[in-house]
Amino acid sequence: MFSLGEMPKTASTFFSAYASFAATMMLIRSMANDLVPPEIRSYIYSIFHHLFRGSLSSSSLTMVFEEISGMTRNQVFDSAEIYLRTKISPSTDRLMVSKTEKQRNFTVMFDKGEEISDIFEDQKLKWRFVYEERKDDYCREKRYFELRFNKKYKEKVLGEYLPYVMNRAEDIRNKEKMVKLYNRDCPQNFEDDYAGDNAWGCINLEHPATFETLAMDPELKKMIIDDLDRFMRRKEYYKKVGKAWKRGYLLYGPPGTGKSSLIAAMANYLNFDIYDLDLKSIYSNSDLRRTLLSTTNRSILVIEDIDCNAEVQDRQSGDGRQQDPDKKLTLSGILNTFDGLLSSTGDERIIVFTTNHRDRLDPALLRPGRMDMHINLSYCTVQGFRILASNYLDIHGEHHLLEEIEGLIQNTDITPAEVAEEMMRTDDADLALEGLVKFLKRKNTEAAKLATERENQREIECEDNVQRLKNNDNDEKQLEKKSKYEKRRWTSKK
Ligand SMILES: Nc1ncnc2c1ncn2[C@@H]1O[C@H](COP(=O)(O)OP(=O)(O)OP(=O)(O)O)[C@@H](O)[C@H]1O
Ligand SMILES: [Mg+2]
Repeated sequence: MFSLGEMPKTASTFFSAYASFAATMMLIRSMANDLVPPEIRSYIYSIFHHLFRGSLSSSSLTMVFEEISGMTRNQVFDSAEIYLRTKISPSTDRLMVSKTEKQRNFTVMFDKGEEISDIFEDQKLKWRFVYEERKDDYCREKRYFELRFNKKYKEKVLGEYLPYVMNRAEDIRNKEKMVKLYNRDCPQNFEDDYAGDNAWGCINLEHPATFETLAMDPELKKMIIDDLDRFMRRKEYYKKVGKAWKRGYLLYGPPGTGKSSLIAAMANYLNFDIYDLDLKSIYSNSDLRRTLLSTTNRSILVIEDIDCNAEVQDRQSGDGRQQDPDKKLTLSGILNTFDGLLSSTGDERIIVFTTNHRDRLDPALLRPGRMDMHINLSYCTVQGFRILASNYLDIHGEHHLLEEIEGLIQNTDITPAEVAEEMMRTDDADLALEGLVKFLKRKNTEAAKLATERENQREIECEDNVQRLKNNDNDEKQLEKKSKYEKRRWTSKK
């Protein structure tokens, strides 16, 4: 046996050292199996293991990444665990497989003791996953990774390789992540960080909408996707020009035209969580500030039906009530808070406002530069209908009713939601399309009837006005007559 400092110089010393190491290990194992308790056995084994390995390859350095560092999880351990999943090779003998309720896919991990090789810029590195059972009261297990490599690459490993591992893990995490929908009405999820009074509850976003399934003008769809892609690419650009890395979208259009579906499609596309903020649950700008502070990066903050919140409507046309400015929730307050918050803490943030009535909004929101993109979700178009027909009925451009339907759709205000509902009524595509034709015709007739009624109403109102003017005229003449009569009486009395 030799100590850590005494390194064997020749091949014969090396082989004799290795032979004595192997023999000692075998001896310990065979003798100790029955006599020594397992904890002590594993302790002795690890001492010998380190002693001999250290002496045989002193040119290598081993870094250890324990699962828990102090009181918190060690980010390097977590990242290594994810990153090393991509290194599973056909030579791997044992794998651990798990899946929690919230995970979309299986987690596949190396079993304890398995060694994994990696190459980074021509340098070989070896990872080993170690799992030690403990019998003390505080911690029942200790899990860590060992990373072994040539000593001279220590700086490179710390400065380049480990950051690379962490970035790769972050990418994988984002790809695998289940998109979450946060809402202040949801019961709080205690697995997430506690965020005080403003804690958001969350559920997994099960909304299936994607850009493929969205029925909207293909050019507009492409424009939105390109805009999102550009936004995601521009981290450095935003930093350079000193702007918060965020993007704002205003979605407007009648109910059922796909505003909420578009938000879900954006979240699914970017793998961003959604924070659905109901303004009615916020009482002041300071309340809003606290709530926004508890949202995370890589998320979409959604404020639906912005026009329905009294304070957020046109501030010029208010009822004159005097309010404490800090207590009043204003649109500019929302935008300023969001911008201010992001310039200090936020990254990769999207804010989306939706409204059914763009004309009712505060001009402050519509001013250029406030929201980056205004997106009009309109009634169903022919192209939109084709996408729905393909999604819902598997019809791809060939059906005897398509021409008739497309003609009707061009002249009818029908929402994609209404079209979708008709298509879902039956599994039989022919019946569904026949139903849609009837529905479109009925809508057309109703619209025509409504137009006639409105026209009649307008005529009646016109006639009423004419009559009122005539009556006013008569009233004035009567008054004039009366005053003349009074005047005459007065002069004759005199
Ligand atoms: N453009 C669309 N493409 C595909 N499906 C759509 C579209 N618009 C609506 N739908 C269907 O109609 C349902 C309701 O649409 P959605 O909730 O997105 O409308 P909305 O514009 O947000 O309405 P509201 O103004 O009432 O909030 C969706 O779940 C979806 O099934
Ligand atoms: Mg909606």
